[in-house]
Amino acid sequence: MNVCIIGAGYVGLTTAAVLAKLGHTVHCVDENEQKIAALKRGDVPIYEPGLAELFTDHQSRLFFHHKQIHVEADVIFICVGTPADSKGKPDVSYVNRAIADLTPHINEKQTLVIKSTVPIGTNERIYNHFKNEGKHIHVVSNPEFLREGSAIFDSLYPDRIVIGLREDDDRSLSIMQALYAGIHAPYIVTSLSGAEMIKYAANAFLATKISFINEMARLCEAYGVDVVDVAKGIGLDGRIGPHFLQAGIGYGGSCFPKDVTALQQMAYEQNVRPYMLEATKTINDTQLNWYVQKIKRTLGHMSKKRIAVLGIAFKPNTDDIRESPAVSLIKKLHAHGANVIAHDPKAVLHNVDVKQANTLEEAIAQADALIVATDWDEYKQLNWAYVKQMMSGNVVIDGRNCLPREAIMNAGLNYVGVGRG
Ligand SMILES: NC(=O)C1=CN([C@@H]2O[C@H](COP(=O)(O)OP(=O)(O)OC[C@H]3O[C@@H](n4cnc5c(N)ncnc54)[C@H](O)[C@@H]3O)[C@@H](O)[C@H]2O)C=CC1
Ligand SMILES: O=C(O)[C@H]1O[C@H](OP(=O)(O)OP(=O)(O)OC[C@H]2O[C@@H](n3ccc(=O)[nH]c3=O)[C@H](O)[C@@H]2O)[C@H](O)[C@@H](O)[C@@H]1O
Repeated sequence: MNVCIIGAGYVGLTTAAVLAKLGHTVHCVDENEQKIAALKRGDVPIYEPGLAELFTDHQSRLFFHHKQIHVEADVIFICVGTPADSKGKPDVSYVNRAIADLTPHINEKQTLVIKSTVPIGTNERIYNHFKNEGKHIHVVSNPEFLREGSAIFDSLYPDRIVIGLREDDDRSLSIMQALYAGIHAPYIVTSLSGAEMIKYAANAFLATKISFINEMARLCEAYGVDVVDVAKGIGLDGRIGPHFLQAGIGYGGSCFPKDVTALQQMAYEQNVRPYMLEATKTINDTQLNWYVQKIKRTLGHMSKKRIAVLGIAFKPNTDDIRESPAVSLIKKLHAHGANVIAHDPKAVLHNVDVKQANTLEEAIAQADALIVATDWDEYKQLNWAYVKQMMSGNVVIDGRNCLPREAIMNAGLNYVGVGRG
């Protein structure tokens, strides 16, 4: 099929690469001229494992356009951002602009797929917008569940494909099944609003699991219990499951924080008090400060102490720093007078008056304390005896409960985790 993707960000580019791999011809459109120029040169503007390779392998089927809509497409995807506005509500202005740009060009043979995470009711509103323009457009809600850092894998092997349709729209389901032929996953077919709700509920539930274990970490700390044992002990129960029970300095990224808040705002609008979402957000909003207090207690004072913060990205295997807890931690330590030196294998620190080391050795050398803020594999695999030799101090703070505690202690270093007794 001939596909047009509007919005060449993390989701748009991953979708483009995967659809090209499946044999479709894909035209990516973005309003960011520099991004399109880079893509045309063969440069992929984000770091996502495997993405650049797919772009190279399937370049004959991938095309890039600045603004211009590819009118010939069978299927048009909207993958533009939906960030939070100043009140925490989803800002749908990018979606609205994309729809406005499309309005004169789109025809009734085409299928319009909304992949961006949009507030409940948006897909129906988009359908009605076209109807008011005299066009009965096939609008499909097809929310995305990929994780940054494993986006290609998640898109090729998804747990499910959610398709939201209008009641009378049988045609669009077969189009979507033909588009995704080659990807084996159960289909959940529901209403347009049902699909929108599934997306928010999934993110809210995952965020809630993280806040739950972070609250347990605080309790474990108080009782001298190891939260890693607790996570294992409850996670083996099939009804609970082992995933998303890693305590740490809180969840970040471009989606959990904004989507939990967005769902909360939608609940208030419907006069439904979202007790659970409020708690999830409150725990996350206070987790970093709780942990900084612990760091202060461990180090005594921070003034002029050289602290190596390993990790800038909001999670490993990405260069994305949107809502990154690691960046918030760096800012807080800096504000406490610490002499912070940050490191990340891919992400770059912006607008913070803190040095970023080019190498891990440069970050660790002479550090009074080392804090792991993002669980990159290369931090987990450090040679701790060598780390001990390079550091001035002997404190290793594991803000993600991802490091080998025994090996660190055997190297003569003090290990401080999150809720580890
Ligand atoms: N990043 C992620 O891991 C996931 C994101 N989502 C959702 O997918 C959507 C996109 O997210 P990301 O890819 O992270 O966003 P992003 O910020 O990386 O990319 C959005 C792109 O859209 C472009 N754009 C904005 N308005 C445009 C317009 N009117 N015409 C053409 N281009 C336009 C921007 O220039 C940008 O390149 C959001 O709704 C997000 O909540 C869903 C699942 C995963
Ligand atoms: O809507 C989205 O954008 C996406 O949001 C998340 O994906 P992502 O934000 O890329 O990354 P996650 O792996 O979910 O991690 C999010 C945050 O939670 C933190 N986290 C995750 C797991 C855990 O056990 N503990 C924990 O603190 C991570 O460090 C990170 O800061 C969801 O996992 C995806 O399914 C969804 O599509």
